Amino acid sequence: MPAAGLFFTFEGIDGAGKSTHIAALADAFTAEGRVVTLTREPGGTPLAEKLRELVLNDAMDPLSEALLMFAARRDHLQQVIEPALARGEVVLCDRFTDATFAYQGSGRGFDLNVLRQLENWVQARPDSPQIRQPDLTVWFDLPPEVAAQRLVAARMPDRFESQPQAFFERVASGYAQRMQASPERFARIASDLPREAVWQQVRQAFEQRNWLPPEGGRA
Ligand SMILES: Nc1ncnc2c1ncn2[C@@H]1O[C@H](COP(=O)(O)OP(=O)(O)O)[C@@H](O)[C@H]1O
Ligand SMILES: Cc1cn([C@H]2C[C@H](O)[C@@H](COP(=O)(O)OP(=O)(O)O)O2)c(=O)[nH]c1=O
Repeated sequence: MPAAGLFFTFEGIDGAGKSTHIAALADAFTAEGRVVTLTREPGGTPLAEKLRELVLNDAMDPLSEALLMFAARRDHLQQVIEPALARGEVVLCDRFTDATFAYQGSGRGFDLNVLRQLENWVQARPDSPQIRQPDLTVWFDLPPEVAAQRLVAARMPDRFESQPQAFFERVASGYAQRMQASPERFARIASDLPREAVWQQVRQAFEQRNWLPPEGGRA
């Protein structure tokens, strides 16, 4: 029987360390013989990448911002994520809907009920009464002041990364709320630690759920 598709998302405030560990996880699944689709939001398709450019660089009101995030997501789900899952692949997605709740909802203060409605529409599936949700969401939880220090050294800020620390405090609390609402879907990673210690937590989250074998445990 072909392997079932698996959908994993990675979340956290900007600079929390997602990119650093997604690549290592892709290698770990590839080593297990799985085909990995590595993708990101907003983006992941030609249309969604165009929307990403707009939403990361042009000023707009919070509803426009939320609608563009979900428009990009709809295209990404239909063109990339659902087909890859149907082929039995492992989809690793840098950010997904929890980011919209955290950034547009808690960060910008946009109505969470509207976001829930959009989530239900955009993630609806023709073959299931349940909406598409990640099998696991890895949340890199890092104090905003530490993330800011890491980013100063790393790269030029975009529209979100140039927000004040109070914005990221709200975003972080938005992630905490999403985890509280669906604890079984989340693995919280204490990210204010050296890279190797963060990686061990990430790896264990997948080993505990039998998606990866114990490291070094294979003949
Ligand atoms: N555990 C860590 N300790 C110190 N610096 C880190 C750690 N993890 C990542 N970094 C650095 O912090 C910056 C942001 O990491 P990155 O993986 O790009 O975050 P994100 O993708 O969540 O925005 C990068 O310069 C990265 O090298
Ligand atoms: C997916 C998503 C991202 N964002 C924001 C968070 C990030 O600041 C930005 C881009 O995310 P990201 O790809 O993580 O940026 P980078 O590669 O520079 O780390 O978009 C939202 O505000 N809402 C969303 O729904």
